[in-house]
Amino acid sequence: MLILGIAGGTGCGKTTVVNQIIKELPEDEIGIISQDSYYKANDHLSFEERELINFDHPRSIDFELLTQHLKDLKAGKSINQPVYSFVHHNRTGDFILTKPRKVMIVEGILIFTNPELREMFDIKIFVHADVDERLIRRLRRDIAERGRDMEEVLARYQNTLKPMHEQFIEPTKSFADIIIPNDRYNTVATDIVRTVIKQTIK
Ligand SMILES: Nc1ncnc2c1ncn2[C@@H]1O[C@H](COP(=O)(O)OP(=O)(O)O)[C@@H](O)[C@H]1O
Ligand SMILES: Nc1ccn([C@@H]2O[C@H](COP(=O)(O)O)[C@@H](O)[C@H]2O)c(=O)n1
Repeated sequence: MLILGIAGGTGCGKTTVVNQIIKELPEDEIGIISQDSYYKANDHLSFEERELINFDHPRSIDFELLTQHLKDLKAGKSINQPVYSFVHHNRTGDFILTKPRKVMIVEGILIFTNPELREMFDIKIFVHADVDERLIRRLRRDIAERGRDMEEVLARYQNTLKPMHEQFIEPTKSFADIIIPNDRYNTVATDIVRTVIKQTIK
């Protein structure tokens, strides 16, 4: 099994890059795990309390479960990947059955901050986009798809997102084997990664 880790700040285009990479690859050879699925369950908190959580700090992620799931997949076992709701700031209680594949891609802002998880990646990719570009994309996406308004996104940006990015996410760029510039759509980079994957699955 080849395991790729794709990290980078919010809005840099991780999900978009993953979708570009897997395009044209056989569906039954590739599996995807999103770090977002592993935000800790917070059933014991009210919605108002959950809204106040710092979701850009590594402690918000259940790395133990994420690492265990990746180990299970490596051992040939299927896993139940939790489904997360950005609207409710909580797990939904549903799961996606994720089968082991020749290539597994794990994507998320904080995946290189955890040493045990980081060690499991055969290839580490960091997607870079400038901070103003990321903020613009995040505003558009979170308002359109994640039930937020401009005030929410900007307050979160100032209070947690920017400081956590500087403290935890940007420094993990140094662990990357490949840095993909993604201020513009970068099909050259995604074609190269796809070529590497094709060699593994042929
Ligand atoms: N290179 C790009 N140019 C313009 N918009 C982009 C680019 N890459 C991604 N986007 C858009 O930016 C938003 C955030 O991208 P997404 O892939 O969800 O980022 P991430 O998973 O890193 O948070 C999405 O609406 C996506 O369509
Ligand atoms: N309930 C939540 C959980 C997370 N976030 C934000 O999501 C960002 C990470 O996801 P990307 O797809 O953008 O990589 C992260 O910056 C958290 O602030 C949230 O807003 N609400």
